[in-house]
Amino acid sequence: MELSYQEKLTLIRLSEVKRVRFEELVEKTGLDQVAVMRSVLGLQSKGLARLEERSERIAKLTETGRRYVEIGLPEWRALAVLREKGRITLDDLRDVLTEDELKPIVGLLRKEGWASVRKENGKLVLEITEKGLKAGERPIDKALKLLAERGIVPLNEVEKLVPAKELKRRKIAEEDTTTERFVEITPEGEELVRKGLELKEEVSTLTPELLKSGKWREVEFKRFNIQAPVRRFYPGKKQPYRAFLDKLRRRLIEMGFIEMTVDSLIETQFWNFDALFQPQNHPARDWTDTYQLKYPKSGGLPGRDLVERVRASHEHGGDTGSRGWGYVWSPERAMLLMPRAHGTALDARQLAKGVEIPGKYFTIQRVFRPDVLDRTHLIEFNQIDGFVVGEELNFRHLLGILKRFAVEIAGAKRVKFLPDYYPFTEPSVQMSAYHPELGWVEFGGAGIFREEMTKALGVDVPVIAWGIGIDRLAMFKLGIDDIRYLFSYDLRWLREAKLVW
Ligand SMILES: N[C@@H](Cc1ccccc1)C(=O)O
Repeated sequence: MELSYQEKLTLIRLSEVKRVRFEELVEKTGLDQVAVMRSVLGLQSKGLARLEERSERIAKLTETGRRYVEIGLPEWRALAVLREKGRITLDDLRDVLTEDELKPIVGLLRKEGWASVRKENGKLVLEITEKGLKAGERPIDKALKLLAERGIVPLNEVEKLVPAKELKRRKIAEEDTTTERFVEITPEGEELVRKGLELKEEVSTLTPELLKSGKWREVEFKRFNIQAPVRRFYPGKKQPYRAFLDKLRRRLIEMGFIEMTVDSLIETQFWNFDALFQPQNHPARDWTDTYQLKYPKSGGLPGRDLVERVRASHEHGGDTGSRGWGYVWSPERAMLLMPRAHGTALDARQLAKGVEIPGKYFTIQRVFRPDVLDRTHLIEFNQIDGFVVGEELNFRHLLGILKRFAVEIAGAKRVKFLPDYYPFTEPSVQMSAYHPELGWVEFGGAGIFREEMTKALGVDVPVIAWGIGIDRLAMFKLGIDDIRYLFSYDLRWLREAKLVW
C-alpha cells in the first residue's frame, strides 16, 4: 500500500493511542492541521483509520459572564453592601451596580431570601436577613466557576447545576454547537504498523546537491496530485488585444511579408488620398468622412517628379491611356494634414519608395474616421493593410489571399465577397464574415490598384491590395460581441480573456 510520509507518521502516532481527539493528534505529529487532516482522510480512504465527528451542545461564557467572573454577580456585590450596612436603600447600590443591574436586583435578593424589602416614606428599604448573612456558594456560582475555568462547557454538565435557560436569561452564557473530531485506528491500520512502516522523510524539491551527491537515489520523493483543484492565479500578461496584434504581426512576417512602418499618425492628404488616385472633389475627402488637423494645417509634398506624375494622372491620366478625372489638381489641397484615415496610405508611400518584385508588404496602423460609436464602430481603430506585387497576379489571387486571412487569421467560418467601389482599385471587392451574434460583419475592402495610381508611383506591374478592420477580426477571435471591449478596463475580462493562437 502506497502511503505518503505524512500518512505514515500520522498512522504511527495514532497507533500509540488508538483513539484520540483530532487536535491532539495534530500535536503528536508535529505537522500542521491541514496536513494531518489530509493524512487522516487519506488513511480513512485506505481503511486504516476512521474519522468520527461528533457535534455537541455546549454553553459558552458571554462578555457579561466574563465580567461577572471578574467582579462578581450583581447579587453578591449588593449583598456585600448589605452585609456592611445592614439596612440600605437602592441609592446605596448605585456605586456597585450598573443601571441595568439595579433594576432586577430587588427581585433577585428577595428570591434568594437574602433581604427583606419594605417601603418607608415612599422609598424602598432593604434589610439583610439571616439567610443573607449566611449565604454561601449556590449552583449558579458553581456553574459560573466552571465556565470561567473552561470557557466552553458541555451543556449537559452545566445543566446539572443550572438550567441553560437561566444562564441565558441572565446573559451569563449562551448555547452553541461544536463539532469534536476523533480519529481512531482500524484493525487494518494496527496490523500495518505492527508489520513495520519505514518512515523516510520525503523530498519535495530536487536540488542540485541531491543530484551531485547521488542522494536522489535514496530519498523518497513526495507525490503530487496534479488533479487537485488549486487557487486561481492571474499572472501578468499582455493585454489580450495587444497580444493578438503582436501574434498577427509575427504570423505575417513568417508568411514572408515585409512590414511597413511610419512614425506619425498624421498624414498629408497627398499620401492619404492623392497618391491613391482619389480625386480632390471626392465626397470621402469631406470633413464628414475624415478628420482634419487644426494646427498646423499643412505639411510638405514629396519630390517634384512624383508630384507632377500624380497631378498628370488626376488631370488627364498621365501615360496610362486613361482620361484621368479631368479637373485642375491643387497642390495646396494635397498638403493639408489629417489623422491618417486608412493604412492604404502606407502602400502608396512604399510603392513610391520602391518595392521588391515579386514582393509582399503589410502594415498595422491606427486610423481615424468620424463615426457613431456602437458595438461594431469606433472612431479610432486599427487596420491591417497589405499588398502583393508581381507580374502574374490577378483577381483570383486576391480572393484566395483574402479568404485565407478571414478563415485562418480571424477564424471566421463563413466569408463572402461582394463587388464594391474604391477610387484606387479596379476591380474592387468588399468582404464580410459571419459572426454568430452580429450576423454578417463587413471587415475589409480590397482590389487591384489602378494603373493611374501605380504608374504615377513608379510601379508597372499588378499590385493587389487589401485593407482590413482588424478590430473586427479580433472580435471573432477573442469571442466578444462589442468592439469597445478591445480597449476595456474590465479587470475580469482582462484577466480571463483567452490569449488566442
Ligand atoms: N483603404 C480601404 C480598404 C482597401 C484597401 C486596399 C484596397 C482596397 C480597399 C478602407 O479603408 O476601407
